[in-house]
Amino acid sequence: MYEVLVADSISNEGLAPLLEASNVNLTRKKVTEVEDLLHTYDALLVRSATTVTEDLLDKMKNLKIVARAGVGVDNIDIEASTKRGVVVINAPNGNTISTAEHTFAMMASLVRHIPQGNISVKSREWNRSAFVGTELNRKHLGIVGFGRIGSELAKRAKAFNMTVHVYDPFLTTSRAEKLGVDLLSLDDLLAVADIITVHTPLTKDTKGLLNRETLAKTKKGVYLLNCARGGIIDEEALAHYLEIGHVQGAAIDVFEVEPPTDNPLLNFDQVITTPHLGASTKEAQLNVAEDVAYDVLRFLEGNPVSSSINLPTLSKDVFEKIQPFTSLTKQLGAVLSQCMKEPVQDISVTYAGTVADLETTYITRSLLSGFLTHRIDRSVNEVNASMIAKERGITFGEKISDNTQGYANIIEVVVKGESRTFSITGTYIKDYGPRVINIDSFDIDFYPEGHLLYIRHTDQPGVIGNVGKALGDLDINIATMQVGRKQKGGEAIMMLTFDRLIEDATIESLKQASEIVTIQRIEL
Ligand SMILES: NC(=O)C1=CN([C@@H]2O[C@H](COP(=O)(O)OP(=O)(O)OC[C@H]3O[C@@H](n4cnc5c(N)ncnc54)[C@H](O)[C@@H]3O)[C@@H](O)[C@H]2O)C=CC1
Ligand SMILES: O=C(O)C(=O)COP(=O)(O)O
Repeated sequence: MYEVLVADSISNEGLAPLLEASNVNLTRKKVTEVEDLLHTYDALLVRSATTVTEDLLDKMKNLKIVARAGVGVDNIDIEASTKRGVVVINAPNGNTISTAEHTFAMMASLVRHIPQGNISVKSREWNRSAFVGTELNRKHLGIVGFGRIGSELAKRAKAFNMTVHVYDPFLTTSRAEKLGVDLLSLDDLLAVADIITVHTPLTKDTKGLLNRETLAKTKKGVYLLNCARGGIIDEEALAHYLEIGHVQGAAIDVFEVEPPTDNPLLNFDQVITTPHLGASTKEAQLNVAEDVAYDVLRFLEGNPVSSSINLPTLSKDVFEKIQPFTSLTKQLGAVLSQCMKEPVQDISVTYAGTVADLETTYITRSLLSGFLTHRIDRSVNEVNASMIAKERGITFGEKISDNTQGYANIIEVVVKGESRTFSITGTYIKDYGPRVINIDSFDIDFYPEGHLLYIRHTDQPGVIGNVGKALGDLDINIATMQVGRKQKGGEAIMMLTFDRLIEDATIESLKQASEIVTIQRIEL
């Protein structure tokens, strides 16, 4: 049974896939209400109210996935989640329209003083001259951050005959042209726009993007909107420019601290606000809840997620295709890690044949996770493997080759240590499964699973028999035995598999024979 904690207000109807799943036990409680049970949950679902800190992740020892029913993941410590191998997903598409519509509504309200007019009338005033507004028609709108929401907003602004200028360092000129907007530098946008609205994520680059210095470049009388994240427009700087009358008004849906209490922006009549309502529509909430509910269920049942922040996103079809190879590389990594006892500096993987056309970065992550699992005492998986490898100073890289050595596919891994290198080559044969076909330059053929002994010895008569007899005398049954050598009378190898773990004492006694060079136990 999977334990799922829904910590924020998420649509019940949208959660139906999880509520109806017979293998899921869903709890709807705030994190603070289940302090004692935090270690039991497999999945955590949040919106923007819950902050997923490193401390919370430490308490949630069993956590495998954090799902954000919405877009912004700035309330989730992604690095800490990744370090712990916790997948973070979001629902990037479900609330785009609602947020674009809300921004548009805020913009229209702002320039026509609708909230102020409303308050005035309800105060039994009839002060029409105090609320003379401005048309949107023929005004210049500057959109900072031209992704899903920014581009939906642009369509609506164009329908109101506005000229749309955008600033987005990741937007190509051809896409801007196709969408009928004017792509500018930030400075040029600030200089030309009558109304500026931000639609970037909150990152270290966008925090305070509009600050005292950049806001000074705007037109006198400019209107500003923030329906993205508190802090993209620096609140103190905005308050300053409102105070001196440079900024004519602002519409704010999001705040640096939510709910805002002593926020200076709340003191201005020309600032209109909403309590982070961009995504608060029935439609958006149903969409995002459904998106994450399906994704969490898929993930818990071992399937790929459709929108991950810290894992490459794979379709079900691609995931199924790569699965045999991810299992193979996990095993290859585990064999390598146990055979190569010294610190490792570099891991290099070469893919050839059918596997080379697949999502090899994911397959390499599985290799690293198989390798690192045997070296460190924390859980390693495809989410955190590359980060842990980097932390430990292990470089890694991939190559594609067309030398398949006669197989449909092969994966060769070379590990470089301080004093030597070690290599392993595997293949996946349809209907037969994974095979290791070369180990440390010895051709061999074994199935990488179970309890193994990797023995290096001199190629001379009687060695195989002696090993068999020694094990037989100890009542140890050899399940399979593969041998390989490079040349007659030179060094040779044996790969033995057993039905149970072989004790240290047995290995020590086998090592006594002079023809045995090394023995390595491998547990897969
Ligand atoms: N008020 C609310 O309830 C909601 C707020 N949001 C906020 O809106 C943000 C944007 O959402 P989407 O449009 O769906 O995201 P998106 O990822 O589709 O678009 C973000 C755009 O910002 C651009 N960008 C990134 N760094 C930038 C920089 N330094 N300068 C300029 N542009 C930059 C990106 O290239 C991208 O095109 C979210 O990250 C979230 O924080 C989203 C939904 C609801
Ligand atoms: O999706 C987003 O990024 C939002 O800001 C929406 O936030 P919410 O889910 O309404 O708390």
